Amino acid sequence: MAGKVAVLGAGAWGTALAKVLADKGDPVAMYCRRPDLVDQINREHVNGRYLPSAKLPATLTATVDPEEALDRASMVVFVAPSHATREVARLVARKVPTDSPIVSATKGIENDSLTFIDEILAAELPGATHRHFSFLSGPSFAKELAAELPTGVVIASTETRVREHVMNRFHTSYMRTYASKDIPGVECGGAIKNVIAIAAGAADGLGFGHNTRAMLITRGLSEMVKLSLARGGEAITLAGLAGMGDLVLTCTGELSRNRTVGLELGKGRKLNDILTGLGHVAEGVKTAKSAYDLSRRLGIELPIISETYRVLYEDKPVLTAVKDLMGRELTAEFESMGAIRTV
Ligand SMILES: NC(=O)C1=CN([C@@H]2O[C@H](COP(=O)(O)OP(=O)(O)OC[C@H]3O[C@@H](n4cnc5c(N)ncnc54)[C@H](O)[C@@H]3O)[C@@H](O)[C@H]2O)C=CC1
Ligand SMILES: O=C(CO)COP(=O)(O)O
Repeated sequence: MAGKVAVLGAGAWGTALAKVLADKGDPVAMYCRRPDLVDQINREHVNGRYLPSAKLPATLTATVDPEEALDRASMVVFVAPSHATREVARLVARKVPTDSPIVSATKGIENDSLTFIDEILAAELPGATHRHFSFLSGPSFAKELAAELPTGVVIASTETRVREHVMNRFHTSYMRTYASKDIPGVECGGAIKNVIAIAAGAADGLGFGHNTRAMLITRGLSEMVKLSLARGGEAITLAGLAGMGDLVLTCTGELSRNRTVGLELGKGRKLNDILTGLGHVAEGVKTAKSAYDLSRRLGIELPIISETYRVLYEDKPVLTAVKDLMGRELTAEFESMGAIRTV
């Protein structure tokens, strides 16, 4: 037993990770905004709104008071949606113990500021530096992890001691943890795969086949690599769990919320109606805008992300986006090959 953990966010993913940590024997206090849900978690040991299938250990408790969750916490896990991360960080800024490891399991890029989670936490938590941070990512549906189906994730941190500590705390008989030093790469993978999953879902909704899905996954990987390299990440990271692994899961798995958004768009439903009925966050919707804005700021071409952005934000018909993607000027598969010559 390594000591109490504070989990800030009580959605599907926060609850699944809190269960992993409690299964390891650590007491876990989860910060949850809704008093009715706090009550249900503490009395019935179930999160009926976000992860009803999981029976939670009695050592996992919930509280509406973030200070209570953080009191004497030996590790802090941020796992609210990306658009709420800054708000949560500001709320707890003075209470987060600066000598405890801080883990983020959120996947996304903030709108407008175009910042990733590491930049938000570094800006909002006084005294905390990248030395304290770890980023947990990889192919991991909350429902499957909560059912204790074998799962692998990556833990990225620049500090060996912090990385190994966090890897050990999350490692259970049903979840393996792998090490990475590449924070930008791991963050890019987790954020961008959600946008590509919307595109892959849309292709399925239009009735396209496996060829289309495989092309989207592979060319999506290429866009992910480009953005990651521009942020100082390493291409090889995206061949791993946080990149290709999560792309495959999210672009093919029926449990994916992002793929579901795309699927319904492909069938012709309106975005607002889809999001209203979803009941959970689909990070790819906001991340499509951030990634599109980033591509323009950095001067890099990200065609699938750009077309997904246009479908989501400019009402572009999905079929027109497909036509435009397929009709683009021919290019080399890898940019290092240089430009294509017309023969
Ligand atoms: N569900 C999954 O299978 C996985 C999710 N993730 C990532 O984890 C993050 C959270 O996702 P989920 O838990 O699945 O979302 P969810 O939609 O199931 O739940 C979101 C939770 O965040 C809370 N929340 C929203 N705004 C808040 C605020 N301002 N302050 C405090 N709490 C707030 C909601 O009340 C809710 O409890 C996302 O970035 C997602 O991409 C990562 C891996 C797997
Ligand atoms: O990040 C996830 C799996 O790794 C969850 O994906 P969705 O948010 O699309 O459900």
